[in-house]
Amino acid sequence: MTLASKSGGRLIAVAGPSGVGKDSVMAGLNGAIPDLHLVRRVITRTPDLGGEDYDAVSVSQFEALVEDGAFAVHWRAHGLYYGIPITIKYQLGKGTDCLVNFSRKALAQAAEIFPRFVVLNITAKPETLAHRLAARGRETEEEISKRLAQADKPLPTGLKVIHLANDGPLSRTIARGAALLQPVSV
Ligand SMILES: Nc1ncnc2c1ncn2[C@@H]1O[C@H](COP(=O)(O)OP(=O)(O)O)[C@@H](O)[C@H]1O
Ligand SMILES: O=P(O)(O)OC[C@H]1O[C@H](OP(=O)(O)OP(=O)(O)O)[C@H](O)[C@@H]1O
Repeated sequence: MTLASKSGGRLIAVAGPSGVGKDSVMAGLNGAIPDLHLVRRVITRTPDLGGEDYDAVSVSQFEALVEDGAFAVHWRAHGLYYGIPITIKYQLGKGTDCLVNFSRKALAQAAEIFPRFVVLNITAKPETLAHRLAARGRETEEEISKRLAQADKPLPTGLKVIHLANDGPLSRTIARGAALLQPVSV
């Protein structure tokens, strides 16, 4: 048994404002770091809108999953429901590091649930966010405005946080992110 499997894997919660590049950085880190598990979220979003790979469900299906205890953590944002499958605990128990796109408002709750919890806080300038959300084309202009209005939501205090700027080329951010996450420091 390795040291990692004795103490369990890290839950690496990727946080930051809409358009900052959370999904893009996660996909890159998944390619750059061997054995990292990219967590697939359950979302009440229309299927196949691009970006992350997610399980699309209806609100009533989501509520039934909550009732069944299918989620380790869940939250509501942008008029949608998001759930992190309870099976993540199996991955962590095996000693596998798990990378998951998180809400800033769910971080404090998750820190109490997961023993090896670290936040990967992605940042970028406000003008970068606006440009990227428009270019992504997944949301309407009204939805984009609402997301931008929440851009400077603070992180809770007292958490282990790794800060990663994503204003420059994505490849550079991924290389820096991979270096910051390895060797294991939490
Ligand atoms: N470093 C970068 N340089 C240029 N475009 C980027 C960069 N990072 C992400 N993007 C683009 O910005 C948009 C938003 O990225 P995304 O990963 O969906 O962000 P988030 O998940 O934080 O909302 C996407 O179209 C993505 O391709
Ligand atoms: O509380 P906040 O930190 O503001 O986060 C709210 C939600 O925004 C993101 O979702 P999603 O990936 O659907 O949106 P995004 O790609 O525009 O960030 C994030 O994963 C949360 O689910």
